[in-house]
Amino acid sequence: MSETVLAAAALSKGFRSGEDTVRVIDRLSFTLSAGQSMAVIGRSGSGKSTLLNLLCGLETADAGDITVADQNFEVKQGVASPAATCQWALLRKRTIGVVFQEANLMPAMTLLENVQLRASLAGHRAGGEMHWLEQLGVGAEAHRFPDQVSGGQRQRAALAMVFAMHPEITLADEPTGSLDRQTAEEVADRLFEVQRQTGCALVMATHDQALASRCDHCLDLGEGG
Ligand SMILES: Nc1ncnc2c1ncn2[C@@H]1O[C@H](COP(=O)(O)OP(=O)(O)OP(=O)(O)O)[C@@H](O)[C@H]1O
Repeated sequence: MSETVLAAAALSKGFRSGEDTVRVIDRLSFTLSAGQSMAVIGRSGSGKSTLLNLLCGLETADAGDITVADQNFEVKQGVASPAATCQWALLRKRTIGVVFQEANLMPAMTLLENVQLRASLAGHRAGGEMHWLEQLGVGAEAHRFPDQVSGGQRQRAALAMVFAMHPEITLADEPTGSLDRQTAEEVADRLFEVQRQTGCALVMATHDQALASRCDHCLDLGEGG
């Protein structure tokens, strides 16, 4: 059996809304093996982004536990200990690559410099960054700044940044959400190809059923709340 790289058990998260707390994630459990992909689908507001934020420690759950690689995070009363906060930061640096809805590139750096920065923050020596831009189909734009390329090209560069850090897990929030159908398919093709090559696990929040159906697993948050 493949090794589990990401798991959640009885994970719950709510947000205050006036007097009440609206529970967005309700006792959710899943496991994901190395190299597998999982789509997170559900209505707008069902908690897809919240779940991704929990899985990389940017939000703290109210209850439940999360296992990333070999590290277990048990949550009690929605409070992360200073040690857990530190562990999460290290995981985001080296183990979990995160691609948000808006491609998170530094505007004053070229696409190549952005990839180089991400790789060096993860502790990799300079050298292979062009490879990742080429793999994602934006090698020709390597020396351009983010505002000199299209949204689809920025999204590919953001994925190249993540793969250049050699993550065990990639979390992508609507990686093709802002793209036209043809560009979305091209970016998705590249994404799955590189994910297969690298063997990293992929969790992707998406509204796109066609994209979700290409993943090994599908987690449906339904109506949410
Ligand atoms: N920091 C926050 N404080 C209060 N409520 C929040 C916060 N973050 C998210 N929510 C609420 O939690 C619910 C889930 O939001 P989330 O962004 O996770 O949904 P989503 O499924 O990703 O939506 P979309 O598909 O529109 O991106 C929403 O009702 C949202 O308003």
